Amino acid sequence: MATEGKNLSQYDKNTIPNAKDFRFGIVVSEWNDEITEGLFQGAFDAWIENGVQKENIVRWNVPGSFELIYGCKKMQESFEMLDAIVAVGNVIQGETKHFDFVCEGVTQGIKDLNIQTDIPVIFCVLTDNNIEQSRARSGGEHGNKGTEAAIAAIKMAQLRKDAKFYKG
Ligand SMILES: Nc1c(NC[C@H](O)[C@H](O)[C@H](O)CO)[nH]c(=O)[nH]c1=O
Ligand SMILES: CC(=O)[C@@H](O)COP(=O)(O)O
Repeated sequence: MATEGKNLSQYDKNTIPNAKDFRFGIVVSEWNDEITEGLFQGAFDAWIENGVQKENIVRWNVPGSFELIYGCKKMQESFEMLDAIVAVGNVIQGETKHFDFVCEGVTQGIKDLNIQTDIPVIFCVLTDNNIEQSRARSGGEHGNKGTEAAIAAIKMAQLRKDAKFYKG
């Protein structure tokens, strides 16, 4: 089902692990900040609604989505106690193929971080044809992908915690 048929902000609170002791990082791209600030707010609000303490949320900004890779990597190195990190960006198609390379680069880079490092990095990057699609997915008619990403971060933090328990 595409986003068209669902609301990104809707989730079943009964399926969300207790998040009161989790610590989260969030790296926010400054490109298209009208959109990325909306995504950040969606994530922040979802964390607070699910019991995360404000002092357990660390935010860094980077210039553009391509820098999310390095920003998340350095945040992992700087804050080893984090339980998950959300990477927030918005890439909008322009006149050239640059969109393709930025989207592919940030996608592969964040994928690599999830393979090569221990702290989960959640992909909260909108890759849209136009600003209208971005607005619809950052608090508009299709909900907020930041909310979806924050919930994913809670679930992955719990999965990581459980894995450590079972590993002993
Ligand atoms: N066009 C968009 C960009 N481009 C900038 C790159 O992300 C990067 O900052 C630059 O190439 C320098 O390395 N970034 C976005 O996040 N969104 C765009 O639409
Ligand atoms: C994703 C981009 O970098 C893009 O918005 C830049 O626009 P253009 O392709 O017109 O240079």
